[in-house]
Amino acid sequence: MVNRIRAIAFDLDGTLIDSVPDLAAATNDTLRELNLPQCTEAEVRTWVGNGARVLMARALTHALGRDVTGSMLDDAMPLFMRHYERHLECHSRLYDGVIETLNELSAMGIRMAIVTNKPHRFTLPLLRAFGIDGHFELVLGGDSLERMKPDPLPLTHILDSWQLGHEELLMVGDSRNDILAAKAAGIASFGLTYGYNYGEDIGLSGPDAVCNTFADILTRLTATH
Ligand SMILES: O=C(O)COP(=O)(O)O
Ligand SMILES: [Mg+2]
Repeated sequence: MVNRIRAIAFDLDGTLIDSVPDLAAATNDTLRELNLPQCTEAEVRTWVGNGARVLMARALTHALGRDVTGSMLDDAMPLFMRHYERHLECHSRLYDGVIETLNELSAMGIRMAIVTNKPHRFTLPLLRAFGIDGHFELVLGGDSLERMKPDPLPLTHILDSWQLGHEELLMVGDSRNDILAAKAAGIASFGLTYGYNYGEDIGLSGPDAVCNTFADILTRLTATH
């Protein structure tokens, strides 16, 4: 299925960028402001993947020891957004091989997009901070469309707007949401093992290929191209 790929939709957190150190710092600043106990970076690593609101819901539920109410979450969100804006790229880093591999894919004429569940307002600044924004023709955040991954909407949006056949678009990501969205959109997916995925093995979600490094994407693609 991957030998006709002309475009790739990349996940962001846990795929291109290890963003958990800054997400954890912003989460803890928010908890501190609410006089709640702190969490660990390892815990945050298992809470990332469904956007900022779900991350905060998981953090607050953990800190309170009971389900968080909708109104408490509503109150916490502006605090988190303010703190994350401040931290954004301070302790985050690009994964090994990202720059070289994106350069190579661009040189091959592959069109590239970002499909992340991260709020859109943080996505472009983060890509810019790491100097990789120029590779992406389209950047979709978790709040850019009506529904986010694992819903297929962001991927069907790319299929429609770039006039691609289902066999021409590939999703690359670290989480089951990426693989589920790809399957629901009827496109192929590669799963990365070094990301977050709630501590689960990405292979269990059934991607078309499992990659241990970002550069493996290229090996897998060119092997069948
Ligand atoms: O913000 C999140 O929860 C995860 O973002 P991602 O979709 O780029 O992994
Ligand atoms: Mg991810």
